[in-house]
Amino acid sequence: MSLPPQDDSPQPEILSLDEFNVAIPQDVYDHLSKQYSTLDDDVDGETKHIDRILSCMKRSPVDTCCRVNNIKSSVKEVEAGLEQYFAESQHNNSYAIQQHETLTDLVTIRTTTPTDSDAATLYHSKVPTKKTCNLSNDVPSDESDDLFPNWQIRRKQGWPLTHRCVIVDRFCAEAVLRGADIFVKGILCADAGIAESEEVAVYASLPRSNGTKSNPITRGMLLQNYCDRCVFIGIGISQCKRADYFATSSGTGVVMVSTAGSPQPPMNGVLDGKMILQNLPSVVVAHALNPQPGEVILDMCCAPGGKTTHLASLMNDNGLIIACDKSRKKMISARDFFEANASCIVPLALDSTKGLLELKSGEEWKSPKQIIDSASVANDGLKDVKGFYANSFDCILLDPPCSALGLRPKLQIDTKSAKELIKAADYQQKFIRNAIPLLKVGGRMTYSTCTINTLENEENVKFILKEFPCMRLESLVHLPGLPGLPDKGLTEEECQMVRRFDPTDTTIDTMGFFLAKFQKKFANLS
Ligand SMILES: C[S@@+](CC[C@H](N)C(=O)[O-])C[C@H]1O[C@@H](n2cnc3c(N)ncnc32)[C@H](O)[C@@H]1O
Repeated sequence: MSLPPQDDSPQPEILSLDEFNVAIPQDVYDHLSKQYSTLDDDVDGETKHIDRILSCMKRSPVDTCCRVNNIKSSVKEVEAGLEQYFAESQHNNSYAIQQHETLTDLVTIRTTTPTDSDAATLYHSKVPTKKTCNLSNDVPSDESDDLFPNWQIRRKQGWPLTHRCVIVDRFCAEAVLRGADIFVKGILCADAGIAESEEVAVYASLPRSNGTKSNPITRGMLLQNYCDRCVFIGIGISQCKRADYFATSSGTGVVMVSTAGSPQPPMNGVLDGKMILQNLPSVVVAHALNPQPGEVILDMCCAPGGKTTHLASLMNDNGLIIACDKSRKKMISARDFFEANASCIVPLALDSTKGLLELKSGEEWKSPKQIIDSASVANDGLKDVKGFYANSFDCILLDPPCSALGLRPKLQIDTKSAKELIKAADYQQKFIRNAIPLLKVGGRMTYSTCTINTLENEENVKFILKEFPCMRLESLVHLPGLPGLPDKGLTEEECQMVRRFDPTDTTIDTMGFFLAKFQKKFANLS
């Protein structure tokens, strides 16, 4: 039996999702706060727009979005498949399944019985916090006495007496908030004695809010030794006994029955091939590019490949899509995903900041198809291609790496400093400089990011229009989304043409995202 902690020993900080605020470095906060100051206004007691964005970040958007693969299925078939899946599933929730009004290949699922999140919130409200517990009067029931002989210590720390607890890492927790169950490799520590089929309370482990370092977490350690910050994310049923969580690295450890935040249906592997889970703004991108059958398209940063397969679906799998990513490993798994969904996609491991080939004197210009057809094949099966010549593509989809500050749910911000936000925008300009020469005259290009940092969004659109007079902005006003932010270098008219998605938007509850579309009007770049 472990000794009770001394009074000055570090104590865990245990929070509900409502109480929890996503931690953000001060200079990143100041940088974003300034960018969004034109939207500051008193809404629900919060005056700063950035604070409203941060409070939305920790929750999933309310709808789960399924984009139908027209090559293998239809909206009707997917809707029927989803109805059947939910009718047969063990989960007690009901769901509203609906085709999106504008994005006709998108089907949304909304949980209509918010019992899950209610149950999770109610549960947490019954867990005594250190502030509310009164050790002398607060005697546990016989049942919890059996569960926890050392219940005073446990209660003092703020852990529940009704359930044994499991603590998962932040990535696992974010997946759980999106509807996933818990794989054993996401479990960091747990109470002693958890049995198979036992109901457990699940918490996400996060760094302490005051930045102090606590004891390092060793996987498999006992809950009583945990002293970081943790957030309650739901209730689940353990699929094995405690020891098995840490004895293997694969398999499901806990199946969730109620999750804090917006309840999401578990969708792993559902209607594979017929539909693909994507966030709503990601679905808008391919619609904005509007690829036509027979066109030659370059997706410069494609992995894991959701937007690439959407392009193939909109083209009825007819044409050529060259899908690149710098990461070979990602491309190998993207290739399998592409093969399962379409046949017009050629996967390449390529650095897209360097993919523009110079035509040397006496050398003959080759089309992308000629380059692909004559390329050798590496041992891993990917074609060996260094790049393409200028004026090669009808369309380019540019979805470069970004600061990802729009992803939801997000329990932790990985951006360490405002400098990183500036660097991200500079790196994106390298992709832009390579992309524009590759586009044919008359060709279209979309530029998108999943961040709320305006340097990577409106200000990079301004960069394109200023540095490349051959590029004209095309209006996306017919598609869902908000206009661009004012005072970020775009005219009022240009703001109306781009699409910005804001996590605080009450009409479209979705991730932070940005999208612009251009057409190349003449060959001369400057
Ligand atoms: C935002 S993600 C792309 C998501 C993808 N478009 C989709 O919808 O599934 C950015 C990708 O850029 C890739 N990347 C980073 N640097 C790159 C480079 N120099 N060339 C090509 N890809 C790069 C990353 O590996 C990452 O997969």
